[in-house]
Amino acid sequence: MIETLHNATLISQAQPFIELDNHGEVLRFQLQEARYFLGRDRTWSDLEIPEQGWDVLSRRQAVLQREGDHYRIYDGDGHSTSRNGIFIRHTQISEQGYVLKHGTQLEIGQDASNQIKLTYIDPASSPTVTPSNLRLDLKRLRETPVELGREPDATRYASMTLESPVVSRRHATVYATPDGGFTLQDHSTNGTFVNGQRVERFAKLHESDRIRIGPFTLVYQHGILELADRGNQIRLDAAHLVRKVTDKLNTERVILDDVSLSIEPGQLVALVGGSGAGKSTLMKTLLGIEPTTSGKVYLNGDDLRQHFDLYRSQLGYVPQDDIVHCDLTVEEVLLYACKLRLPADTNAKQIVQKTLEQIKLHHVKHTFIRDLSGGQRKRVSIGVELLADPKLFFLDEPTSGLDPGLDKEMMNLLRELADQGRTVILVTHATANLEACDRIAFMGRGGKLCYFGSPQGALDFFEMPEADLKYFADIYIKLDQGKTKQDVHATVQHWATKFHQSQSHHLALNPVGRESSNRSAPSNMGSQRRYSPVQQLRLLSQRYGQLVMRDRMSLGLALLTGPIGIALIYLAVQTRDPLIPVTPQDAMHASLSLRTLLVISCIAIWVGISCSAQEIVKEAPIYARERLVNLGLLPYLGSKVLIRSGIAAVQTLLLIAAILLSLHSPAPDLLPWVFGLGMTNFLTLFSSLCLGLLLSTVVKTENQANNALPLIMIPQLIFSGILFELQGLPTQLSWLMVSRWSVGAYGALVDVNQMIPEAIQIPGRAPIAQPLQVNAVYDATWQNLGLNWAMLGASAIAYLAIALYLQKRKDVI
Ligand SMILES: Nc1ncnc2c1ncn2[C@@H]1O[C@H](COP(=O)(O)OP(=O)(O)OP(=O)(O)O)[C@@H](O)[C@H]1O
Repeated sequence: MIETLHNATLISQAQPFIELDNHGEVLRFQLQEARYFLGRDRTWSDLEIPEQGWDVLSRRQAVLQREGDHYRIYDGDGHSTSRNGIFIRHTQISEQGYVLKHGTQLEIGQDASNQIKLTYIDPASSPTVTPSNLRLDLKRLRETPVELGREPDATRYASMTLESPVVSRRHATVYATPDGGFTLQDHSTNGTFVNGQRVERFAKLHESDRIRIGPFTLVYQHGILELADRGNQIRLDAAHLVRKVTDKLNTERVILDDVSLSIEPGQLVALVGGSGAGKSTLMKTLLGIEPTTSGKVYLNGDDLRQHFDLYRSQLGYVPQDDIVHCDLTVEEVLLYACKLRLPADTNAKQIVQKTLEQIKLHHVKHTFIRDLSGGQRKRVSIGVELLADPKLFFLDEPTSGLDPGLDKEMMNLLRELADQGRTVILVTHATANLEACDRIAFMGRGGKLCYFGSPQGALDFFEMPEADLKYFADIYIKLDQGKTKQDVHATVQHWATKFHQSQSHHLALNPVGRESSNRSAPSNMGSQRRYSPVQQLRLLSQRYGQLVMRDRMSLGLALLTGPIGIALIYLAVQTRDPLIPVTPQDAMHASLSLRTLLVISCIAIWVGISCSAQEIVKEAPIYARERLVNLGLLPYLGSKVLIRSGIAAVQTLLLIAAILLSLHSPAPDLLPWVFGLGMTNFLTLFSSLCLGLLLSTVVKTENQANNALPLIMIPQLIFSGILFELQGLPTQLSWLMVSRWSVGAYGALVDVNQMIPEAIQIPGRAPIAQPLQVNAVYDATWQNLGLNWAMLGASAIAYLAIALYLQKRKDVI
């Protein structure tokens, strides 16, 4: 039975249907039978096409054949292809046909301005039956602005609903302007792009403008705003990728050697090959985060690195390292990721529940990540990426370290994700479950593509004794044959050449991307992503605070080190009261006072640096991933500073209490001792924690951070001006030390100069100098105290500025 409907009418909830959109004239045909013929030839076609205005459609355009739960479409009548062809993402479908899945959109006709769009809708795969094509006649809506978004206010505005987690509820509005045109206003988190360029609040619409909102593309033409592409499918084309690197000996090495391949929407593709063959490099290049020496990657025909911002929200990437915090529960990880990555108006709880079901981890949602198995942890990383419903999903060794059962489960999960319309690309060493993949890319040493095609086809290509996947591992051995490095290279070259000449190569090279034709191609490198810095700061601080509180041992040590240090000073000085003057004056007492103040300063410096030196480096993989999505540098560093400053305030209170209890308090002229002590200790801690954060941006591992601590502490002691008298260059070096300004401030408060007796006068002899001289560094004046405090603050700002700069330099795109 064939049902033909016009425009927005909905049809049976259960049956799949195709929709043909001929410039707004929409036909829908419900599909029930095993086979359908589609064309203008009424004696041949099962589907009734109007006689007028549908000339783009050939007389015998296509055959639809049921295949499992879906239909496969073939171009032409089954013997020869049609005149105008059928295209997916500007690429003609091959003789093998194309499997239609929910949301698949094909184009009939070669002329982009005169095409019929064919969309396949399968209600069983979708919770709601939505019209696949939406168009608004803006000319008729001149009085009312048009709202575009996930949940636009349909009662107030004419609206277009664009259902995707990365679209804001009210994403953009289109207004009529007095000159008869239209202007688009962006209110979104993830941005609206007109012709590939991000809208900075307002953009005037021009004829044929392409508007991109999340995955959706709308076209503005003749006063009509039309949803041209749901973007639910991404095709990837890699064209002649070459990557050369220079090693430590300054010799050039090729790690990707002229790799070309095409991956169709909904395919599950494995990148396989021996260790060091270049799989990860290829994956990162396909993802756009590794540069190429030459060659390009295209997504739906767009140069990926040039249009990275356009696709940023559509890409999911699970790197080898886990991208989750171990001290959070599964649910917390997903909630934070959801709030950080998706628009603020998203119902985070609902999306997290859905994702938990998708990754089948509902039963462990309250479990800490550190208590999960390796496989479950990987699933959480995958879940974090699935929150934004990416259409192109990359996974670097998702099955490494998993037992065979978990390996199979993981591959099944990835297969499911691909079946839902996503393009999934993974690097793997596991060969047991490769039959789940649609394509495998076999890499040989030197980054050469030796095979790209079906897993079964690989066995035939590499001349295995039988077409049995148990021989898969033998391909690795075959590719690695040769006694010397040159022999192995010759072997790899043999297979790469064979592949170039083979049938499969045509498949791999099938159509490579086009340069964007109807859009300007701005470089998006380093372009600003929009986010609410205050909201990110709040979220990141909340998450970081929670993590700090959960690490009770470290927090306890950080809080108690100061008081314990003071108790030890008390033990050492006993009743000598180092902070108050003695009578008669004694230069040795002044020296004791300065040494005590140095130890108090160094406790704060040590605690400040050591508490923060690991805080950035330890979550580098998480940072790198979140930064690629939308993480702001200032909120990120700000959250560390904010939480650590809060802890520094508590540390200061504890230290004040310990000092008041252990040592007799001086009575400074400038301000009460307790305030001066608190301020100086806090500023010392603050400056040191900023120095620690700077260190954390420089080092590559937590171990390096630990090992660097003494190297930072030793100059603080040597150039503090207490242990050695400094002259010339060392004096200037001391200006770079937190200890110099901290001891300076304490010295001014305690008024150390007052404790130093005058030179001993013996009549008839030259005065005998005291072992310790009065020093302007410890002048008990507001001017001097203010200078010391200001320098502590200024060094903190300088450390943070350098840390920001170094972190920014880590950006890959
Ligand atoms: N930035 C770089 N500079 C120099 N050499 C590099 C760089 N990136 C990768 N390589 C080298 O390129 C080769 C391929 O590395 P890649 O990590 O892509 O291999 P792989 O196939 O993923 O290996 P494995 O399976 O062991 O993870 C390796 O020899 C690696 O040392």
